[in-house]
Amino acid sequence: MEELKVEKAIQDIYPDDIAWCYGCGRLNDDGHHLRTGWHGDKTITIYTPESKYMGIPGFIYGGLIASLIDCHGTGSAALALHRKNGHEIGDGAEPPRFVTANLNVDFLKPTPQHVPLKAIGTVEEIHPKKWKVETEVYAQDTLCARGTVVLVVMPSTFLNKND
Ligand SMILES: CCCCCCCCCC(=O)SCCNC(=O)CCNC(=O)[C@H](O)C(C)(C)COP(=O)(O)OP(=O)(O)OC[C@H]1O[C@@H](n2cnc3c(N)ncnc32)[C@H](O)[C@@H]1OP(=O)(O)O
Repeated sequence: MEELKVEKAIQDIYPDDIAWCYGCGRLNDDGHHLRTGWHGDKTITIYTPESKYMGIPGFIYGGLIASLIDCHGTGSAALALHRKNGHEIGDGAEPPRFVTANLNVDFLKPTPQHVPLKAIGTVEEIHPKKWKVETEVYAQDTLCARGTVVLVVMPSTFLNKND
């Protein structure tokens, strides 16, 4: 499989007030720092989990795979709506914000530890407030999990709740 790198990620430009997500917030020192960018007309997140995220020794804990699919979905929807609004990462515009309404995961094969996981997403707009992202998670060339996330534009009630 070719070596891939996410050069420009939507999480790099989340404003500070929403950059704290345990999965993908760049400001959360304890988090996974998942980063999602365009990969042609698909989206991509690449992540190698640390050894402690094991389920059965040698294999990744399923909850972590769900987290990867969740944050990949949030980032993918933000990328897609940002582009629909006429913007790209780096043009100075603030990206849209999404929260997860629904997350479904099929664990297809055991996911091995110590290899980069590659989440590839296909984004579909259902209506301007609601998007769906289908994600496939590969370990090297093996399709290990497939997930669907429904994302809704974040209601303003989510802000200012961290005090
Ligand atoms: C913030 C961005 C930066 C940080 C990103 C990191 C985030 C990582 C991902 C997360 O962990 S987010 C945290 C986990 N998610 C939540 O806490 C969300 C909690 N749920 C809610 O706040 C509300 O239920 C939600 C905003 C998702 C929907 O509220 P409403 O149902 O009042 O919204 P609305 O009525 O406007 O519905 C919008 C659409 O979503 C649909 N919808 C709502 N819940 C759904 C659901 N569970 N499944 C499928 N569709 C759903 C709803 O039917 C509707 O579609 P239609 O207009 O086509 O009918």
